[in-house]
Amino acid sequence: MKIGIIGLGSMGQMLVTAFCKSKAVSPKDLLVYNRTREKADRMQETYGVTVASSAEEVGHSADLLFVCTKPLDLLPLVKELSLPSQVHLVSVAAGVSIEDLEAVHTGPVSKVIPTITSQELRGVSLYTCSSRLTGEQQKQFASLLSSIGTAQEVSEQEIETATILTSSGPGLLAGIMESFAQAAVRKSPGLSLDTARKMLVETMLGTAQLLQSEQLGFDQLIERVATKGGITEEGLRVLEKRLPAGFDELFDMTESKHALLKERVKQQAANNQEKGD
Ligand SMILES: NC(=O)c1ccc[n+]([C@@H]2O[C@H](COP(=O)([O-])OP(=O)(O)OC[C@H]3O[C@@H](n4cnc5c(N)ncnc54)[C@H](OP(=O)(O)O)[C@@H]3O)[C@@H](O)[C@H]2O)c1
Ligand code: PRO
Repeated sequence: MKIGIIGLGSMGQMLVTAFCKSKAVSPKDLLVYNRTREKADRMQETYGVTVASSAEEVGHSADLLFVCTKPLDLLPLVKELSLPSQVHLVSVAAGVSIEDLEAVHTGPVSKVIPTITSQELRGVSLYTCSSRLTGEQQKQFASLLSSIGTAQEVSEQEIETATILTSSGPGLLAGIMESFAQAAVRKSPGLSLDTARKMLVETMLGTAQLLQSEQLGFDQLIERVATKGGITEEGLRVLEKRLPAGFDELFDMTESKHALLKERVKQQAANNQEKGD
């Protein structure tokens, strides 16, 4: 099966890396294209994938086509490609729905929200497929996504909230860790920021491994760490007081941004229809 990837920014490059690293896809079956040629050339040098000379070439040669542009660049590009109806089109764009995709392509379409951590073959790829996919296509697609981490099918109603956990998650966790490290340095200026960051990275890795290998729940891990009447309990009390409101606000704000993006995507599609495209 030929896999095409258009757009080699953060997500396109992650997919090339993850497919090659996992050996789920042979580089000779990967055809890529990016608006700025250098990024595609780098992928060719590193992994031996084929660089196409246009997006059309990718769209018309691939069986499975990942379009990894920003949300507002996606629908006009796909429309322009006039894809053959047998191509399985996959969008990774937040805010672009299955309905939007079905309006610009007559064949099977899916939506995936990948995660940067798939570069390490870990993390969760969220996906939802249109009813135009056969059962076999769905199975093959889920299996491909499973090769670069955990593939989790979700409804479009749930995908936005889940996106914040799995896809924004690595960035949000990095933001939390940076704030944690900076607070440590404010408290103990003798500790360098670099040392504090390294301590936290190692602590995150160990925590994740422990949760997974011991099959501990978060609450069980807390119990193991927070000695009764000890120090951690005090820290947890602060978190319990401050974090729920912060996370509620985070979900409210990201929900609003998703809504704005979806509205812009719909508006763009409506404008194109008016122009008779
Ligand atoms: N970043 C994440 O963690 C993440 C996670 C889940 C979903 N997503 C979704 O993934 C999509 C891409 O995000 P990103 O972070 O990878 O963005 P990005 O780094 O800005 O990458 C977008 C890429 O698309 C290329 N591009 C734009 N128009 C093109 C065209 N007509 N033909 C070929 N290539 C074109 C750009 O080329 P240039 O080099 O010329 O700019 C750029 O390399 C977004 O829709 C986003 O919602 C991102
Ligand atoms: N990165 C994309 C964004 O921030 C989608 C989720 C993760 O818009």
